[in-house]
Amino acid sequence: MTRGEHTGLIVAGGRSRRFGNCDKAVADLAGVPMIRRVADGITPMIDRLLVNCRAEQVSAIRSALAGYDHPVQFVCEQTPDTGPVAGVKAGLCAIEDDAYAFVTACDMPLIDSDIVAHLFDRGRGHDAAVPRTEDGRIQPLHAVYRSSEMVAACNAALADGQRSIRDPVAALDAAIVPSAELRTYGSTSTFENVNTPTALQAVSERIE
Ligand SMILES: Nc1nc2c(ncn2[C@@H]2O[C@H](COP(=O)(O)OP(=O)(O)OP(=O)(O)O)[C@@H](O)[C@H]2O)c(=O)[nH]1
Repeated sequence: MTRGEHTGLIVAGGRSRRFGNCDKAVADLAGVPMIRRVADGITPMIDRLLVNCRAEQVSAIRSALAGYDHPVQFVCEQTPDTGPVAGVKAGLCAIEDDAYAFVTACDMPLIDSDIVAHLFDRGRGHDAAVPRTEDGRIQPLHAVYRSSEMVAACNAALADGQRSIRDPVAALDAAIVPSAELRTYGSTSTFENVNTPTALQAVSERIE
């Protein structure tokens, strides 16, 4: 596939409560803000980056992403704290209807671009390509979506009062990609997310 023809979307509008209410998106991970590691991890696969967050987060995240290889656009929701479904929807509304985007979270600093590349490949002809990890869970915040279909699914989920990002995925024609398949393309550390200071310290010790 041609590299660098897609959008990346990082949702970062959560409150980081398990992290102690200081924004994990910009937490220092071995000298680099966590969201910068996420962005750098997907650089080869995208040609622009969208960040969905609250307005008051923009300044710190903009600093964390200074000098990034691609244009960065912030998409702030009018009503914060409406959950990741609303965040994903807001971000995907900012891109073209038929475009594919890789959607991820601000707390996945070990993202492997080769796995992202494979998800873009697997999404072709579908509404989405969503990994399923060994614990049997799908990973909707490490997945590729066709924007129009995912926006419609998010709208339907929100109208039904559904808050889990797994809910809109259930309504899509999604290629579910098992981790055994993804492991042949890259490291499944790509799915690790950092929710607590202890997890941050553990990842930091591994990569330093
Ligand atoms: N836009 C938006 N993003 C959210 C919202 N809640 C969570 N997210 C994002 O969704 C991703 C996964 O959420 P969590 O890991 O639970 O993050 P969190 O809500 O900040 O963390 P906790 O408060 O500890 O649960 C993270 O990238 C969050 O920033 C929200 O209300 N709005």
